Amino acid sequence: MAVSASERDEVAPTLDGPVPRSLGFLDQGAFWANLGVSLLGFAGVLAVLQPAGAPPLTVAAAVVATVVGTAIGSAMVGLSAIPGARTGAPAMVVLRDLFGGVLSWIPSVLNVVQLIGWGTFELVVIAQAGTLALGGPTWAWVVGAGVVTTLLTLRPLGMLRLLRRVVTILVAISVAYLAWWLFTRPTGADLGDRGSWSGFWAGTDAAIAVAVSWIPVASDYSRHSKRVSTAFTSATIGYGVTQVLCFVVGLAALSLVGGDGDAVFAPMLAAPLGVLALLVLTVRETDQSFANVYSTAVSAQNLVPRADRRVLSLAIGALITVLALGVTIDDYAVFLAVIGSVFVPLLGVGVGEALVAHRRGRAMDLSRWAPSRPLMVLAWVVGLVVYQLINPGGAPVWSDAWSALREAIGFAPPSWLSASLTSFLVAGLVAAAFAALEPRRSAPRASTAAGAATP
Ligand SMILES: Nc1nc2[nH]cnc2c(=O)[nH]1
Repeated sequence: MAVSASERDEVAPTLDGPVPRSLGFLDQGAFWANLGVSLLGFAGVLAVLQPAGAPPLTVAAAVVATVVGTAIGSAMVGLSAIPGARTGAPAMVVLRDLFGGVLSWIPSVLNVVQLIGWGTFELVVIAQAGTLALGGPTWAWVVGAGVVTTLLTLRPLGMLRLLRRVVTILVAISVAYLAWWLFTRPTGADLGDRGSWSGFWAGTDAAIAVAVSWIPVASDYSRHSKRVSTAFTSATIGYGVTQVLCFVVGLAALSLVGGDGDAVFAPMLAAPLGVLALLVLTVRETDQSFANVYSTAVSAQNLVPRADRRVLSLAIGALITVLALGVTIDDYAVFLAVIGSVFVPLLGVGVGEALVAHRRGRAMDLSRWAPSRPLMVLAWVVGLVVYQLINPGGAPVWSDAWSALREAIGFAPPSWLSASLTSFLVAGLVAAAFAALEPRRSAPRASTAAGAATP
Protein backbone atom coordinates (compact mmCIF):
# COMPACT_ATOMS: atom_id res chain seq x y z
CA MET A 1 0.00 0.00 0.00
CA ALA A 2 1.35 3.47 -0.90
CA VAL A 3 2.42 5.56 2.07
CA SER A 4 1.57 9.28 1.85
CA ALA A 5 4.21 11.97 2.53
CA SER A 6 2.49 13.04 5.74
CA GLU A 7 2.42 9.44 6.96
CA ARG A 8 6.12 9.09 6.24
CA ASP A 9 6.74 12.25 8.26
CA GLU A 10 5.10 10.83 11.36
CA VAL A 11 6.52 9.25 14.49
CA ALA A 12 7.04 5.49 14.12
CA PRO A 13 4.71 3.30 16.20
CA THR A 14 7.54 1.67 18.15
CA LEU A 15 10.82 2.94 19.58
CA ASP A 16 13.05 1.28 17.02
CA GLY A 17 11.46 2.93 13.96
CA PRO A 18 12.99 5.76 11.94
CA VAL A 19 12.92 9.24 13.48
CA PRO A 20 11.72 11.97 11.08
CA ARG A 21 13.77 15.18 11.40
CA SER A 22 11.31 17.67 10.00
CA LEU A 23 10.78 20.31 12.69
CA GLY A 24 12.27 23.75 12.17
CA PHE A 25 12.48 26.70 14.57
CA LEU A 26 8.96 27.92 13.82
CA ASP A 27 7.33 24.48 14.23
CA GLN A 28 8.94 24.01 17.63
CA GLY A 29 8.64 27.67 18.64
CA ALA A 30 4.89 27.64 17.94
CA PHE A 31 4.48 24.45 19.97
CA TRP A 32 6.35 25.84 22.97
CA ALA A 33 4.68 29.24 22.66
CA ASN A 34 1.31 27.50 22.89
CA LEU A 35 2.39 25.48 25.93
CA GLY A 36 3.38 28.74 27.64
CA VAL A 37 -0.17 30.11 27.45
CA SER A 38 -2.25 27.90 29.69
CA LEU A 39 -5.72 28.38 31.13
CA LEU A 40 -4.07 27.28 34.39
CA GLY A 41 -1.52 30.09 34.17
CA PHE A 42 -3.97 32.99 34.52
CA ALA A 43 -4.79 32.06 38.12
CA GLY A 44 -1.54 30.12 38.55
CA VAL A 45 0.34 33.41 38.87
CA LEU A 46 -1.12 33.59 42.40
CA ALA A 47 1.54 31.02 43.39
CA VAL A 48 4.15 33.61 42.43
CA LEU A 49 2.35 36.48 44.14
CA GLN A 50 1.63 34.47 47.30
CA PRO A 51 4.28 31.72 47.40
CA ALA A 52 3.62 28.78 49.77
CA GLY A 53 5.50 29.18 53.06
CA ALA A 54 6.81 32.69 52.30
CA PRO A 55 5.53 36.28 52.70
CA PRO A 56 3.38 37.65 49.83
CA LEU A 57 4.99 39.80 47.15
CA THR A 58 4.15 43.25 45.84
CA VAL A 59 2.86 43.30 42.26
CA ALA A 60 6.19 44.74 41.03
CA ALA A 61 8.09 41.97 42.86
CA ALA A 62 5.73 39.35 41.40
CA VAL A 63 6.27 40.65 37.86
CA VAL A 64 10.07 40.62 38.29
CA ALA A 65 9.88 37.12 39.87
CA THR A 66 7.76 36.01 36.91
CA VAL A 67 10.31 37.30 34.40
CA VAL A 68 13.36 35.93 36.27
CA GLY A 69 11.71 32.59 37.13
CA THR A 70 10.36 32.10 33.63
CA ALA A 71 13.73 32.95 32.06
CA ILE A 72 15.45 30.37 34.28
CA GLY A 73 12.71 27.75 33.93
CA SER A 74 12.41 28.05 30.18
CA ALA A 75 16.20 27.93 29.75
CA MET A 76 16.06 24.68 31.74
CA VAL A 77 13.40 23.35 29.36
CA GLY A 78 15.57 24.48 26.43
CA LEU A 79 18.59 22.66 27.87
CA SER A 80 16.58 19.49 28.31
CA ALA A 81 15.57 19.65 24.63
CA ILE A 82 19.21 19.33 23.52
CA PRO A 83 19.85 15.60 24.09
CA GLY A 84 16.74 14.64 22.12
CA ALA A 85 17.88 16.73 19.18
CA ARG A 86 21.40 15.31 19.38
CA THR A 87 20.45 11.65 19.69
CA GLY A 88 17.00 11.33 18.12
CA ALA A 89 15.85 9.58 21.30
CA PRO A 90 12.88 10.52 23.53
CA ALA A 91 13.47 12.08 26.95
CA MET A 92 13.26 8.94 29.08
CA VAL A 93 15.42 6.93 26.68
CA VAL A 94 18.13 9.60 26.97
CA LEU A 95 18.19 8.78 30.69
CA ARG A 96 19.33 5.22 29.91
CA ASP A 97 22.76 6.70 29.33
CA LEU A 98 22.66 8.79 32.49
CA PHE A 99 21.26 6.23 34.95
CA GLY A 100 21.50 2.94 33.07
CA GLY A 101 18.67 1.07 31.34
CA VAL A 102 16.89 -0.29 34.40
CA LEU A 103 17.46 2.70 36.67
CA SER A 104 16.01 5.00 33.98
CA TRP A 105 12.69 3.37 34.82
CA ILE A 106 12.58 5.40 38.08
CA PRO A 107 12.25 8.83 36.42
CA SER A 108 10.11 7.25 33.69
CA VAL A 109 7.53 6.07 36.23
CA LEU A 110 7.61 9.44 38.02
CA ASN A 111 7.11 11.16 34.70
CA VAL A 112 4.19 8.92 33.78
CA VAL A 113 2.58 9.70 37.16
CA GLN A 114 3.03 13.46 36.74
CA LEU A 115 1.83 13.47 33.13
CA ILE A 116 -1.30 11.45 33.88
CA GLY A 117 -1.96 13.93 36.71
CA TRP A 118 -1.40 16.92 34.45
CA GLY A 119 -3.46 15.38 31.64
CA THR A 120 -6.38 14.82 34.02
CA PHE A 121 -6.01 18.32 35.40
CA GLU A 122 -6.04 19.80 31.90
CA LEU A 123 -9.31 18.03 30.97
CA VAL A 124 -10.91 19.35 34.17
CA VAL A 125 -9.75 22.88 33.39
CA ILE A 126 -10.93 22.69 29.77
CA ALA A 127 -14.34 21.53 31.00
CA GLN A 128 -14.53 24.34 33.57
CA ALA A 129 -13.63 27.03 31.02
CA GLY A 130 -15.88 25.48 28.36
CA THR A 131 -18.95 25.44 30.59
CA LEU A 132 -18.23 29.03 31.62
CA ALA A 133 -17.95 30.17 27.99
CA LEU A 134 -20.72 28.15 26.34
CA GLY A 135 -22.56 26.25 29.09
CA GLY A 136 -23.52 22.59 28.77
CA PRO A 137 -22.89 19.67 31.11
CA THR A 138 -19.33 19.39 32.48
CA TRP A 139 -19.12 15.68 31.66
CA ALA A 140 -19.77 16.38 27.98
CA TRP A 141 -16.84 18.83 27.89
CA VAL A 142 -14.60 16.33 29.67
CA VAL A 143 -15.49 13.53 27.26
CA GLY A 144 -15.21 15.82 24.22
CA ALA A 145 -11.81 17.14 25.32
CA GLY A 146 -10.65 13.60 26.11
CA VAL A 147 -11.65 12.35 22.65
CA VAL A 148 -10.04 15.31 20.83
CA THR A 149 -6.86 14.94 22.92
CA THR A 150 -6.58 11.26 22.15
CA LEU A 151 -7.16 11.75 18.42
CA LEU A 152 -4.46 14.44 18.32
CA THR A 153 -1.91 12.08 19.85
CA LEU A 154 -2.27 9.63 16.97
CA ARG A 155 -0.44 12.07 14.65
CA PRO A 156 1.88 14.07 16.89
CA LEU A 157 3.93 15.74 14.16
CA GLY A 158 0.71 16.59 12.31
CA MET A 159 -0.49 18.25 15.53
CA LEU A 160 2.64 20.39 15.71
CA ARG A 161 2.17 21.48 12.09
CA LEU A 162 -1.46 22.37 12.82
CA LEU A 163 -0.35 24.51 15.76
CA ARG A 164 2.12 26.43 13.62
CA ARG A 165 -0.07 26.95 10.58
CA VAL A 166 -3.44 27.74 12.11
CA VAL A 167 -3.73 27.76 15.86
CA THR A 168 -0.92 30.06 16.96
CA ILE A 169 -2.27 33.08 15.09
CA LEU A 170 -5.75 32.62 16.58
CA VAL A 171 -4.24 32.32 20.07
CA ALA A 172 -2.09 35.42 19.54
CA ILE A 173 -5.14 37.46 18.48
CA SER A 174 -7.20 36.16 21.43
CA VAL A 175 -4.51 36.91 24.03
CA ALA A 176 -3.80 40.36 22.54
CA TYR A 177 -7.52 41.15 22.60
CA LEU A 178 -7.96 40.01 26.21
CA ALA A 179 -4.83 41.91 27.29
CA TRP A 180 -6.08 45.09 25.61
CA TRP A 181 -9.47 44.71 27.30
CA LEU A 182 -8.12 43.98 30.78
CA PHE A 183 -5.47 46.71 30.75
CA THR A 184 -7.97 49.36 29.63
CA ARG A 185 -10.43 48.68 32.49
CA PRO A 186 -10.57 51.14 35.40
CA THR A 187 -7.79 50.21 37.85
CA GLY A 188 -8.63 47.22 40.01
CA ALA A 189 -7.43 46.21 43.47
CA ASP A 190 -3.73 46.42 44.37
CA LEU A 191 -3.05 42.69 44.72
CA GLY A 192 0.20 43.29 46.54
CA ASP A 193 -0.86 45.95 49.04
CA ARG A 194 0.41 43.82 51.95
CA GLY A 195 3.35 42.45 50.01
CA SER A 196 7.11 42.91 50.11
CA TRP A 197 10.20 41.69 48.25
CA SER A 198 11.31 39.27 50.99
CA GLY A 199 9.58 36.25 49.41
CA PHE A 200 11.06 37.10 46.00
CA TRP A 201 13.03 33.85 45.54
CA ALA A 202 10.12 31.69 46.72
CA GLY A 203 7.96 33.46 44.10
CA THR A 204 10.71 32.96 41.51
CA ASP A 205 10.82 29.26 42.43
CA ALA A 206 7.06 29.07 41.84
CA ALA A 207 7.47 30.56 38.34
CA ILE A 208 10.32 28.13 37.66
CA ALA A 209 8.19 25.23 38.94
CA VAL A 210 5.49 25.84 36.32
CA ALA A 211 8.04 25.53 33.52
CA VAL A 212 10.13 22.65 34.84
CA SER A 213 7.35 20.09 34.69
CA TRP A 214 8.01 20.22 30.92
CA ILE A 215 11.69 19.24 31.37
CA PRO A 216 11.06 15.50 31.12
CA VAL A 217 9.05 15.83 27.90
CA ALA A 218 11.13 18.30 25.87
CA SER A 219 13.25 15.70 24.08
CA ASP A 220 10.13 13.79 22.99
CA TYR A 221 9.59 16.61 20.48
CA SER A 222 13.12 17.97 19.92
CA ARG A 223 14.18 14.53 18.67
CA HIS A 224 12.40 15.55 15.48
CA SER A 225 14.26 18.85 15.23
CA LYS A 226 16.25 19.50 12.08
CA ARG A 227 18.98 21.18 14.15
CA VAL A 228 20.22 21.01 17.73
CA SER A 229 20.47 24.79 18.13
CA THR A 230 16.84 25.44 17.20
CA ALA A 231 15.67 22.83 19.72
CA PHE A 232 17.18 24.94 22.49
CA THR A 233 16.25 28.39 21.23
CA SER A 234 12.69 27.56 20.21
CA ALA A 235 11.82 26.05 23.59
CA THR A 236 13.54 28.77 25.63
CA ILE A 237 12.20 31.75 23.67
CA GLY A 238 8.82 30.31 22.64
CA TYR A 239 7.87 29.11 26.11
CA GLY A 240 9.52 31.97 28.00
CA VAL A 241 7.84 34.84 26.18
CA THR A 242 4.34 33.43 26.39
CA GLN A 243 4.51 32.30 30.02
CA VAL A 244 5.41 35.86 31.04
CA LEU A 245 2.55 37.22 28.91
CA CYS A 246 0.11 34.73 30.36
CA PHE A 247 1.07 35.51 33.97
CA VAL A 248 0.91 39.29 33.42
CA VAL A 249 -2.52 39.01 31.78
CA GLY A 250 -3.53 36.81 34.73
CA LEU A 251 -2.42 39.49 37.20
CA ALA A 252 -4.49 42.10 35.33
CA ALA A 253 -7.58 39.85 35.44
CA LEU A 254 -7.06 38.95 39.10
CA SER A 255 -6.75 42.61 40.09
CA LEU A 256 -10.29 43.14 38.74
CA VAL A 257 -11.74 40.37 40.94
CA GLY A 258 -9.86 41.15 44.15
CA GLY A 259 -7.36 38.31 43.65
CA ASP A 260 -10.01 35.55 43.56
CA GLY A 261 -8.45 32.77 41.45
CA ASP A 262 -11.82 31.05 40.95
CA ALA A 263 -13.19 34.21 39.27
CA VAL A 264 -10.22 34.87 36.97
CA PHE A 265 -12.20 34.29 33.76
CA ALA A 266 -15.09 36.62 34.73
CA PRO A 267 -13.42 39.88 33.62
CA MET A 268 -12.36 38.21 30.36
CA LEU A 269 -15.91 37.07 29.64
CA ALA A 270 -17.10 40.63 30.26
CA ALA A 271 -15.32 41.76 27.06
CA PRO A 272 -17.60 42.07 23.99
CA LEU A 273 -15.74 39.25 22.22
CA GLY A 274 -14.58 37.63 25.47
CA VAL A 275 -16.55 34.41 24.95
CA LEU A 276 -14.95 33.91 21.56
CA ALA A 277 -11.44 34.60 22.85
CA LEU A 278 -11.90 32.25 25.81
CA LEU A 279 -13.34 29.60 23.52
CA VAL A 280 -10.26 29.76 21.30
CA LEU A 281 -8.02 29.34 24.36
CA THR A 282 -10.21 26.52 25.69
CA VAL A 283 -10.15 24.49 22.48
CA ARG A 284 -6.43 25.23 22.08
CA GLU A 285 -5.78 23.95 25.63
CA THR A 286 -6.00 20.47 24.14
CA ASP A 287 -2.38 21.00 23.04
CA GLN A 288 -1.43 20.66 26.70
CA SER A 289 -3.45 17.50 27.24
CA PHE A 290 -2.09 16.24 23.89
CA ALA A 291 1.50 16.74 25.08
CA ASN A 292 0.74 15.03 28.39
CA VAL A 293 -0.86 11.97 26.79
CA TYR A 294 1.64 11.60 23.95
CA SER A 295 4.62 11.97 26.28
CA THR A 296 3.11 9.48 28.73
CA ALA A 297 2.96 6.97 25.89
CA VAL A 298 6.53 7.67 24.80
CA SER A 299 7.78 7.50 28.41
CA ALA A 300 6.03 4.17 28.85
CA GLN A 301 7.81 2.91 25.74
CA ASN A 302 11.06 3.20 27.67
CA LEU A 303 9.75 0.30 29.78
CA VAL A 304 7.91 -1.54 27.00
CA PRO A 305 9.79 -0.55 23.82
CA ARG A 306 7.82 -2.79 21.50
CA ALA A 307 4.46 -1.36 22.53
CA ASP A 308 2.68 0.66 19.85
CA ARG A 309 2.53 4.33 20.93
CA ARG A 310 -0.93 4.68 19.35
CA VAL A 311 -2.36 1.87 21.47
CA LEU A 312 -0.71 3.34 24.56
CA SER A 313 -2.11 6.79 23.74
CA LEU A 314 -5.62 5.41 23.30
CA ALA A 315 -5.42 3.72 26.70
CA ILE A 316 -3.94 6.77 28.43
CA GLY A 317 -6.44 9.14 26.79
CA ALA A 318 -9.28 6.94 28.05
CA LEU A 319 -7.71 6.77 31.52
CA ILE A 320 -7.38 10.53 31.99
CA THR A 321 -10.93 11.03 30.70
CA VAL A 322 -12.28 8.61 33.31
CA LEU A 323 -10.12 10.19 36.01
CA ALA A 324 -11.26 13.69 35.04
CA LEU A 325 -14.89 12.58 35.33
CA GLY A 326 -14.46 11.09 38.77
CA VAL A 327 -11.56 12.62 40.65
CA THR A 328 -11.40 15.75 42.76
CA ILE A 329 -8.24 17.14 41.32
CA ASP A 330 -7.67 20.28 43.40
CA ASP A 331 -5.68 18.54 46.11
CA TYR A 332 -3.49 16.95 43.50
CA ALA A 333 -2.22 20.33 42.25
CA VAL A 334 0.30 20.73 45.08
CA PHE A 335 1.60 17.23 44.48
CA LEU A 336 2.17 18.10 40.84
CA ALA A 337 4.36 21.00 41.94
CA VAL A 338 6.33 18.63 44.17
CA ILE A 339 6.78 16.03 41.43
CA GLY A 340 7.80 18.77 38.99
CA SER A 341 10.51 19.90 41.38
CA VAL A 342 12.31 16.54 41.21
CA PHE A 343 13.10 17.18 37.56
CA VAL A 344 15.22 20.26 38.34
CA PRO A 345 18.02 18.29 40.06
CA LEU A 346 17.60 15.58 37.43
CA LEU A 347 18.49 18.15 34.78
CA GLY A 348 21.40 19.28 36.97
CA VAL A 349 22.71 15.70 37.02
CA GLY A 350 22.34 15.46 33.25
CA VAL A 351 24.24 18.70 32.63
CA GLY A 352 26.99 17.96 35.20
CA GLU A 353 27.54 14.48 33.81
CA ALA A 354 27.43 15.66 30.19
CA LEU A 355 30.24 18.15 30.82
CA VAL A 356 32.52 15.37 32.10
CA ALA A 357 31.43 12.92 29.37
CA HIS A 358 32.12 15.57 26.74
CA ARG A 359 35.65 16.16 28.04
CA ARG A 360 36.28 12.44 28.04
CA GLY A 361 34.86 12.07 24.53
CA ARG A 362 32.51 9.36 25.76
CA ALA A 363 29.69 8.34 23.37
CA MET A 364 26.22 7.72 24.76
CA ASP A 365 24.83 4.29 25.51
CA LEU A 366 21.08 4.34 24.91
CA SER A 367 20.64 0.59 24.76
CA ARG A 368 17.84 -0.96 26.74
CA TRP A 369 20.15 -2.66 29.24
CA ALA A 370 22.80 0.05 29.44
CA PRO A 371 24.87 -0.48 32.62
CA SER A 372 23.43 0.96 35.85
CA ARG A 373 25.01 4.11 37.25
CA PRO A 374 23.76 4.28 40.86
CA LEU A 375 26.09 7.19 41.65
CA MET A 376 24.12 9.34 39.22
CA VAL A 377 20.90 8.40 40.99
CA LEU A 378 22.59 9.32 44.26
CA ALA A 379 23.54 12.74 42.86
CA TRP A 380 19.89 13.20 41.88
CA VAL A 381 18.70 12.30 45.37
CA VAL A 382 21.19 14.77 46.90
CA GLY A 383 19.79 17.53 44.68
CA LEU A 384 16.24 16.50 45.51
CA VAL A 385 16.95 16.69 49.27
CA VAL A 386 18.54 20.12 48.82
CA TYR A 387 15.44 21.35 46.96
CA GLN A 388 12.97 20.05 49.54
CA LEU A 389 14.97 21.36 52.50
CA ILE A 390 15.05 24.85 51.02
CA ASN A 391 11.48 24.81 49.72
CA PRO A 392 9.27 22.01 51.11
CA GLY A 393 6.23 23.38 49.20
CA GLY A 394 2.66 23.01 50.41
CA ALA A 395 1.72 19.36 49.86
CA PRO A 396 0.17 17.69 52.90
CA VAL A 397 2.25 14.92 54.55
CA TRP A 398 5.20 15.19 52.10
CA SER A 399 5.93 18.88 52.75
CA ASP A 400 5.16 18.51 56.45
CA ALA A 401 7.77 15.77 56.69
CA TRP A 402 10.43 17.95 55.04
CA SER A 403 9.53 20.92 57.25
CA ALA A 404 9.86 18.67 60.32
CA LEU A 405 13.26 17.43 59.12
CA ARG A 406 14.33 21.03 58.57
CA GLU A 407 13.45 21.87 62.15
CA ALA A 408 15.06 18.72 63.51
CA ILE A 409 18.42 19.58 61.92
CA GLY A 410 18.04 23.29 62.69
CA PHE A 411 18.19 24.37 59.04
CA ALA A 412 16.65 27.77 58.32
CA PRO A 413 17.49 28.78 54.73
CA PRO A 414 17.95 32.49 54.03
CA SER A 415 15.14 34.00 51.99
CA TRP A 416 17.48 34.76 49.05
CA LEU A 417 18.25 31.08 48.48
CA SER A 418 16.46 29.65 45.43
CA ALA A 419 15.59 25.97 45.81
CA SER A 420 15.63 25.45 42.04
CA LEU A 421 18.98 27.06 41.34
CA THR A 422 20.69 25.59 44.39
CA SER A 423 19.46 22.04 43.79
CA PHE A 424 20.37 22.32 40.10
CA LEU A 425 23.90 23.43 40.94
CA VAL A 426 24.46 20.97 43.79
CA ALA A 427 23.14 18.03 41.77
CA GLY A 428 25.27 19.09 38.79
CA LEU A 429 28.46 19.42 40.84
CA VAL A 430 27.93 16.13 42.66
CA ALA A 431 27.16 14.35 39.38
CA ALA A 432 30.25 15.83 37.70
CA ALA A 433 32.42 14.71 40.64
CA PHE A 434 30.93 11.19 40.58
CA ALA A 435 31.26 10.97 36.79
CA ALA A 436 34.92 11.93 37.04
CA LEU A 437 35.43 9.19 39.65
CA GLU A 438 33.66 6.51 37.62
CA PRO A 439 35.96 4.18 35.69
CA ARG A 440 36.08 5.04 32.00
CA ARG A 441 33.64 2.89 30.09
CA SER A 442 35.06 0.57 27.48
CA ALA A 443 33.76 0.60 23.92
CA PRO A 444 30.43 2.42 23.97
CA ARG A 445 27.78 0.33 22.38
CA ALA A 446 25.60 2.93 20.78
CA SER A 447 26.24 6.48 19.78
CA THR A 448 23.80 9.08 18.60
CA ALA A 449 21.03 9.29 16.01
CA ALA A 450 17.95 7.33 15.20
CA GLY A 451 18.01 3.69 16.06
CA ALA A 452 20.35 4.27 19.02
CA ALA A 453 17.38 3.69 21.29
CA THR A 454 17.47 -0.03 20.88
CA PRO A 455 14.37 -1.73 22.25
N1 LIG B 1 3.88 18.50 32.15
C1 LIG B 1 3.01 19.51 32.28
N2 LIG B 1 3.41 20.62 32.86
C2 LIG B 1 2.52 21.62 32.96
N3 LIG B 1 2.67 22.86 33.51
C3 LIG B 1 1.50 23.49 33.38
N4 LIG B 1 0.60 22.71 32.74
C4 LIG B 1 1.22 21.55 32.49
C5 LIG B 1 0.82 20.36 31.85
O1 LIG B 1 -0.30 20.20 31.39
N5 LIG B 1 1.75 19.37 31.78
